[in-house]
Order: sequence, then structure tokens, then C-alpha cells
Amino acid sequence: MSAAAPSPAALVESAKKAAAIQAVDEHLLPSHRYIGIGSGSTVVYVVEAIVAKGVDFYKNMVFIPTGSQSKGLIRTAGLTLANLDERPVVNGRPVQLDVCFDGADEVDAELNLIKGGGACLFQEKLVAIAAKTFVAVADYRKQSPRLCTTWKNIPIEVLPLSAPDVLLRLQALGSPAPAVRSGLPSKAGECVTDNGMWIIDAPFPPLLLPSDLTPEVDGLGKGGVWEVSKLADELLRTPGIVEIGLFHGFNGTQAVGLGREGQAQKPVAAYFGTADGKVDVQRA
Ligand SMILES: O=C(CO)[C@H](O)[C@H](O)COP(=O)(O)O
Repeated sequence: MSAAAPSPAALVESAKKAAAIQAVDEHLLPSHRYIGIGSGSTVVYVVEAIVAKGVDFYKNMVFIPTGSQSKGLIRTAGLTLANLDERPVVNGRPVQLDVCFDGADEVDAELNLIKGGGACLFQEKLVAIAAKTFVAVADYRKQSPRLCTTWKNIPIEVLPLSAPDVLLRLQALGSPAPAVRSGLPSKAGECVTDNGMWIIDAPFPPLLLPSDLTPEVDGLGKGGVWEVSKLADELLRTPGIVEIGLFHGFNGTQAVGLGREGQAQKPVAAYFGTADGKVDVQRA
């Protein structure tokens, strides 16, 4: 009798694990000192892959979390934990993290990301931009030509008392049915973030890339059709919005050329575990 084929859920888990192992192998060096650890189910395999390298490899490393789940992961694995604001300050600036590994909800053709499915987007963005190199780790379901194709909503962190006005503003920007995320089934009422805020999930039609723009299609929101960076800028101009789950713009390598170190939101590469056990790497 032949062995039963793995379930779809098992295939997804092994895809996440394969992506995590390869991402860690290719981006975590023994000389690295400060490492960002993101949130979500895929990052669990990143921590596993680091631990598998042995204590001599990671004993001098300090791991920076992106929220309470990530903090717990680092602690439970026996890795050294420090908060983002505890990095040493050298020549007047906090040291950059060497690398940050995080999951993603959707990744487009230019490595823009949607993040925040686990409500950790604010600290995830702070840790990602503090790193010289940001690496996304995911499974094959997350790769899309354009954002908002399979992951339809943009998670947006808001001050709770601003939620009614932010919802109205989002509708005016073309989001058909934005909604405050519920904490159910685990918590009655709203989902409250690690920062005491709420999350609004705002659906939008697929987001364009600059190369999609034409004189007729300007990406400025007509009919709700936006280009990624133009929508991100508009959202961040809305009072009450604390941070958005769009990670866009440029990556750490490009940031150096632009003189904008410490502001890069895009990964240098995204690792997607595939259903047949391989890893597809999308590089900038
Ligand atoms: O952004 C996130 C949490 O806010 C996660 O990184 C994202 O939701 C991916 O999670 P998973 O690895 O479980 O698919």
C-alpha cells in the first residue's frame, strides 16, 4: 500500500519550512549581531532554522522582536532578546540590524508587500526599516502579480477613537467595505494590537505598479484604482491612521544609494516554498 499523499495543509507547512531554511542559510552570517524576527506562522520556521545552526553560531547574536508573539518565540528558543530601542547608539544613531526575516500576506512582482494579517504590521515595519537587509519568507500562496489580488484587504492600524472617521475616509478613497477587525473567536470585541490600537481591513481593487500607468490610468484612485505608493501616501496622510500594512518604495540595498538608510520597507528577496518541496526566490 502506498503512503497517503500529504494534505494541502501539510504541503503549506513544509513549503514555509523549506523557504525559511533557505532564507536563513543565504542571509544569516556568523558575523551578524542584530537580527529582526517578524511575526506569524512562517517565522516560527525561521527561528527553528536559526536554532538548528547550533549555539556556537548564534551565541553572540541579539534578536529583536516585532510584537508579543515574536518575543515569545525568541525567548522560548533560548535566543538573546532585546527590544528595538535597546540597540546601542554609535555615532549618534542606533545601530542598524544586520538582517530582518518576516512573513508576508501577499508579495507583488516588484516585492511590494501586504503585511498585517496577524495585526503586527506597525512593529514589523519599524524593525524592517531598521535592518540593512530585509528578507520575506512565505509559501507559494503569497506570490501575486499585484497586491490585493488574492489577499484582498490592506490592514491599517488606527487609533480606536478615530475608527468611524477613518472608515468614512477609506470609502471615499474607493475601498468598498472597510471594516474594523474583530477579535473573535479568541477575544470578544475588536482585535487590539500590541500597541493598543485597532486594525481596519480595507479592500481595494488590485494595486497598480508604476509600469502600469498611462495617461488615461494615473493610479490616483479613480474608481478605487490606485498605484501602490500613491495609495500608501494618501493613507498615511489620514489623521487617525497610525501605520499601514503596505510595505513599498525601495529596499535596503537601494536605500544606501539614495542616502536613505533606515527607511527601506521592501525586502531584497522573497523566498516562497512551493508545493513540490522547492523554493522559488524572487530577488530585487
Ligand atoms: O504580517 C504578518 C503579521 O502581522 C505576518 O507576517 C503575515 O500575516 C504572514 O503570516 P504567516 O506567516 O502566518 O502566513
